Amino acid sequence: MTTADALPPVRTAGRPGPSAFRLLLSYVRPHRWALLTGAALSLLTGATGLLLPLVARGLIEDLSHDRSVSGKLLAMAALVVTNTVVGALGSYVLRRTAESVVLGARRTLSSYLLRLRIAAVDRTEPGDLMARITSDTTLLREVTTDSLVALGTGGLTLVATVVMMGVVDPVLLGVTLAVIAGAGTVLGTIVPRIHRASRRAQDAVGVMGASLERVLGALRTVKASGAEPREERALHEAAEESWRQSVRAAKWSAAAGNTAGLAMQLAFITVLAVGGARVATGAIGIGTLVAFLLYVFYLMSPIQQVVGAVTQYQTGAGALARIREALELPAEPAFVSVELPSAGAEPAAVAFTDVRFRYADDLPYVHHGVSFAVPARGMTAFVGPSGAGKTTVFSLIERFYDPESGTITLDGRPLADWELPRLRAAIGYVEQDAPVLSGSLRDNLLLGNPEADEGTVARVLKTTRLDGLVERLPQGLETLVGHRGTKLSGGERQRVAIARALLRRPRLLLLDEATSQLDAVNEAALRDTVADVARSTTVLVVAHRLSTVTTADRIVVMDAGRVRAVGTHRELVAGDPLYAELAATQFLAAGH
Ligand SMILES: Nc1ncnc2c1ncn2[C@@H]1O[C@H](COP(=O)(O)OP(=O)(O)OP(=O)(O)O)[C@@H](O)[C@H]1O
Repeated sequence: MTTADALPPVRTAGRPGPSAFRLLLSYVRPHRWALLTGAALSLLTGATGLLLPLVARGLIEDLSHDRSVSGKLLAMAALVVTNTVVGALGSYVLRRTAESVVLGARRTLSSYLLRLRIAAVDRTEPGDLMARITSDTTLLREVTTDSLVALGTGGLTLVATVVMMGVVDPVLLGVTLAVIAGAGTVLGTIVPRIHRASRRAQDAVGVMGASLERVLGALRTVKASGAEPREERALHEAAEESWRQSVRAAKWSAAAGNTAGLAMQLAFITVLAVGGARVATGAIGIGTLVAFLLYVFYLMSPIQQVVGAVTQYQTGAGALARIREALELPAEPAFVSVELPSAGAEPAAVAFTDVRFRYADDLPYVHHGVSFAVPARGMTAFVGPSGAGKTTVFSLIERFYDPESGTITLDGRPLADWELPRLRAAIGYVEQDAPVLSGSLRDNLLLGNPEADEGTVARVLKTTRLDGLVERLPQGLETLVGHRGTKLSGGERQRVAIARALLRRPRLLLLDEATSQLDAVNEAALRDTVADVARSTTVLVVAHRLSTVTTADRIVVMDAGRVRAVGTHRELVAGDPLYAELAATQFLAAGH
């Protein structure tokens, strides 16, 4: 565990770093030809539009000289049609490219977020991460088309016009550029403000996503606690903050646009004054001045375009920075699919040697040198007071986290030497709160082994006593279980989670027992199931029930991040005072 696992600080100030732009380019690069085609079509549309007045002038001249105009009429019709078709095609190509850029960003981000290390997820708000995939990526659409294309086409026209102005009169060009440079300085102070405001607006959208996820994830508790008004306030505040910051960004964008407009008018007047003086002294002719003024006039549109592109980019840059932050979170290596263990695979042995671990550098140690060895096959129960570090043992075996020191081995090989997917393929893991995902019962069962055949599924359903439930449900395995399985009872959820883990044919089964989720009949059934599984697999159970503990082959007693004792129920009742006390209060008081 290092500080690298922590979320990078949220940057809300300053200009976007160059890497935000590089990130944008990496999304745009695969579509560069489509983007160039779109830009070329846009330029062509502009050019056909510019040609039309010329042909119209010719047509009028022909008419006044009584010449045939059919050729010109045809040319005009062709230009109008070309203009429309090319225009439509150009905007379609650009829009499609922009959507493809968004798609690319969403694909990269969603794949990355699935690979995030659990330690990184612990420090983030899932709702905020969700907003980064859904809302922030949407902003890339405008950046790609409006901003990049306008920067390209506007920039090109701008350079061409400036070159022409230099040819006509370098002195007047100098005057024009001086005025534009002045405006550029003003814009230099405005542009970062747009970036800051849009960044804050997007952060507020993230906060909203996090609040929504928090509320919807526990809506029953929120309602039961009468907390709706307070949660509503938090949601509204985030929405209003986003509004405030977006309005601020709009204000600065408007200021930037008008600064550019003002600069052009100033340039026009200055050129008129300086040019007029030059005409008076005879340095240039009146024709040159008129031509130059026309160019100043032509300069207006590309300058507005470029300024618009830059301000537009700032909005997207806020989103890009948020996307980049998500992509900087520590992640696991890219997925590779591996085969699950075959039906008769050997069970796995597990050993911890002097493992020290804490969840973060600023948190106390949870494991202070944990050591134990579990042979292949059989059932090992972990018991101990709440917070002793039992669940953490499982998290370390799954490599959700890595220990600070000490070694953990599976089959005698350190976990670090295992390819992560292979390690996890060997393990079946049932979390304490037995999460069930929304979707059908079948989706949930097959989550860890989509290839399991009907016969195996039926067998596992029987062992976990889910067969009765499936028969009762009108849609059987296709029944939708609701968000987090809310349509199932707590005990059913737990059995679904166990069935799911068993379908993976694990060589090591980690079962984090939830307390009091099962009734007596199902508890006895589960005990038989686990005992049965333990004959062919290594089973580790965080135990809260006497039934689990008494039938275990060995019990590891943990206390305050250390292993106190290892033995059978009988040995420990006699030899370990803490265990004897736990057994007396926790287990026996529970009515066993
Ligand atoms: N993701 C986490 N981040 C920070 N601290 C954590 C995290 N998970 C657990 N802890 C802390 O680690 C300690 C040990 O937790 P653990 O879940 O391993 O205990 P346990 O023995 O399984 O307890 P219980 O019997 O109540 O489930 C606790 O003090 C807990 O607050």
